[in-house]
Amino acid sequence: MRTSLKNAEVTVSDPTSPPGVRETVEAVIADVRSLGDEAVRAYSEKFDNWSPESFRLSQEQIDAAIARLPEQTVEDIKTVQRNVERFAQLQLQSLSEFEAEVEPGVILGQKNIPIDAVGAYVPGGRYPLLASAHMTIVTAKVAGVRRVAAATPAAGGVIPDASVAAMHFAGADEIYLLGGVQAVAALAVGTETIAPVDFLAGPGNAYVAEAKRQLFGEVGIDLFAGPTEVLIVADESADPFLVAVDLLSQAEHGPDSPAILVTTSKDLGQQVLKEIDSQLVGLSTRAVAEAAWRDHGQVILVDDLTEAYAVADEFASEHVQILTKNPREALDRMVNYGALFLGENTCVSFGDKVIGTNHVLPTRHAARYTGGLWVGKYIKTVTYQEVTTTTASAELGELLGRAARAENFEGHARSGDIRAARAAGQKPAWAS
Ligand SMILES: NC(=O)c1ccc[n+]([C@@H]2O[C@H](COP(=O)([O-])OP(=O)(O)OC[C@H]3O[C@@H](n4cnc5c(N)ncnc54)[C@H](O)[C@@H]3O)[C@@H](O)[C@H]2O)c1
Ligand SMILES: N[C@H](CO)Cc1c[nH]c[nH+]1
Ligand SMILES: [Zn+2]
Repeated sequence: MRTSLKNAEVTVSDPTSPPGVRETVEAVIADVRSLGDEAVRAYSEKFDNWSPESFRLSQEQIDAAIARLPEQTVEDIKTVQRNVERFAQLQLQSLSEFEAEVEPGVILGQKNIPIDAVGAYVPGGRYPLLASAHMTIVTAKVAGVRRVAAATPAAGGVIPDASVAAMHFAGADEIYLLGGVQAVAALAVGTETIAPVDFLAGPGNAYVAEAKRQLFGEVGIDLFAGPTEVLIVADESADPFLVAVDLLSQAEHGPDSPAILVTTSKDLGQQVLKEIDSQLVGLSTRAVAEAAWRDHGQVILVDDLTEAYAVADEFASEHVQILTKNPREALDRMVNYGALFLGENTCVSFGDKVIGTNHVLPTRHAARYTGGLWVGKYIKTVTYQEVTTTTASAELGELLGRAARAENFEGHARSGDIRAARAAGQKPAWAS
């Protein structure tokens, strides 16, 4: 039986955007579609107070941004990008192509073709999320994407040097200092100065996520990667101090970020509540984390770990951290999560920033039907067929004639009839 030690009013299961987001996004996309660069500039001024001569950075501007960074930052960006690249390369190896002769004379095959042009969004409203550049751009390049146009906001009119460097070193072909709906809309529909892409990738706030949702169909999107979520499953062996630190690590993303503890131990739950209160005091991002914890934080007490895994699966949280005596057990017991973090030696922030797995992950229940961004999202798995003998063609033709007529598809049936008749050196009855 589950009970609550702390229950917020709004939970992660709320599938709708905050009020007004949908309408705002619709209006911005419509204006970018009809007015192009003029609308992009007007909305950039309105939402970001940013209206440079050109939104696209020149090579000189990129070099200047890199030069302003400490050497260690540049080194760290390169190290993390190698980690992301290594993992993406491993994923690439799991994508197989094949060709098989399934019947004599019938050859079927599967090929993997990279998407041609991708728009990579790197968030930057609250924090310059340069790590998202590694995740979206490095992975696209490992997949073989030819053109990556990357965008990030210049929040408060400040050029985010580290994000620019990360986008550049990740291999972006074009870098735009542009944020929010106007950025993803411009990339998707194209403007006088920005060529349209085929696919949008990257995380973002509720506006960015909603914009991708509305543009889906016109372009492909990676997944619904909105405001960050964390859920921790813990038993009595967990350290309350560490649990509190890890919950707050994600709550600081934004006031709409849920942080949930599911535990079998009432004592642990109560200690975590106290720890969070005391740790919030010294946190520089306190205002945001406190609001997130107040409005979206939960501590749920369950009878045993079986129930804990079931509750966690119901939430289908973006990140699930397992702090129990036997964390690996969750690999067999859980099915709905964006990424799983096993044991106290790891943490969600490793995945966010350094370890090499992708941090662009499903939110708001999307983990029920998708995993996170990976090399395969940038690749179209297509099929082909070749029938190399007239005998095989005739057999399939006869089968097609019957199968299509069962559905009243006379035109389709005739394509089959013709193949069957050709093999016998004849014309179909309907052709004479
Ligand atoms: N799910 C994931 O994989 C994942 C990964 C990283 C980050 N995130 C999330 O990304 C988000 C980043 O958010 P952010 O806000 O810091 O940066 P952001 O870049 O996503 O959004 C900033 C932009 O939002 C637009 N905007 C802000 N207020 C607006 C309004 N009232 N109307 C219209 N547009 C408006 C502005 O144009 C601004 O440039 C966080 O919620 C974080 O949790 C998710
Ligand atoms: N927690 C985010 C994924 O939802 C990723 C991130 C990047 N930087 C900090 N955090
Ligand atoms: Zn994070």
